[in-house]
Amino acid sequence: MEVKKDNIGISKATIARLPAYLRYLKEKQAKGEKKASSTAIAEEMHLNAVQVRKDLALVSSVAGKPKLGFEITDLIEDINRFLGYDNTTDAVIVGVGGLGKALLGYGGFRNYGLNIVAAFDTAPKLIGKKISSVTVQSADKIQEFVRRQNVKIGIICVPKEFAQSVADELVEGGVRAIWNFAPAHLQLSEKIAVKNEDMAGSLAILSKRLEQILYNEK
Ligand SMILES: NC(=O)c1ccc[n+]([C@@H]2O[C@H](COP(=O)([O-])OP(=O)(O)OC[C@H]3O[C@@H](n4cnc5c(N)ncnc54)[C@H](O)[C@@H]3O)[C@@H](O)[C@H]2O)c1
Repeated sequence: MEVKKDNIGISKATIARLPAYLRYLKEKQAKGEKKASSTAIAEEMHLNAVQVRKDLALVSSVAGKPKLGFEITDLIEDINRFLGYDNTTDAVIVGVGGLGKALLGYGGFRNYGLNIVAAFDTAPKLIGKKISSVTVQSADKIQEFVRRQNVKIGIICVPKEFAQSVADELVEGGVRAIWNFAPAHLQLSEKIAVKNEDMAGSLAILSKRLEQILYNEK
């Protein structure tokens, strides 16, 4: 069977599961383990074995052996390469309030190939302040900075009414992917990749499930 190494035919659900496989494999590697089978991965991660086998076959450069499974080191390398983590991408963050500060403070993004190189805000009290090793710059420098540094990812953490103008500014400077945390629908060209994050949506699903569980217990 031909192994697919590009994104064609790979579902968003598979891509979304890959970081979890990576975390699992790195934990096993840290414990000195050398091999992992899709059955064991499925069992320990509480996933469907067929799904795990299919996911790994899509990204792995070598076929896993039925019982022995995959070499952990090879599989980690394949997933890293597939997700582009072996090629760290610079990003800027716009809006350094509660959420922006939290994202800046999370060192783990580096392990996922994201390197936050600059932060911007309009609040005079924040400009010039160092937050998690990044100095906050004035928002009127966004375009010039991303163009000069060739930054391709922008993270939006501003109030929703400013999200569109910030997105336009980023795109004008050459940004091609936007990770948008503001609850705003951004109008952008199809050539710009946008991922909207919505914790309120996840919370709504959680509370609906809770309601159903409690209802069924009555
Ligand atoms: N996706 C989610 O699940 C989720 C969760 C929490 C917050 N949010 C959203 O994230 C955004 C930020 O939330 P927060 O709690 O950090 O808000 P906040 O008010 O604490 O911070 C917003 C920051 O943006 C700055 N800002 C305002 N206009 C700007 C502009 N034009 N350019 C640059 N900076 C600007 C402000 O000075 C402030 O520092 C909001 O839109 C909020 O609704 C989303």
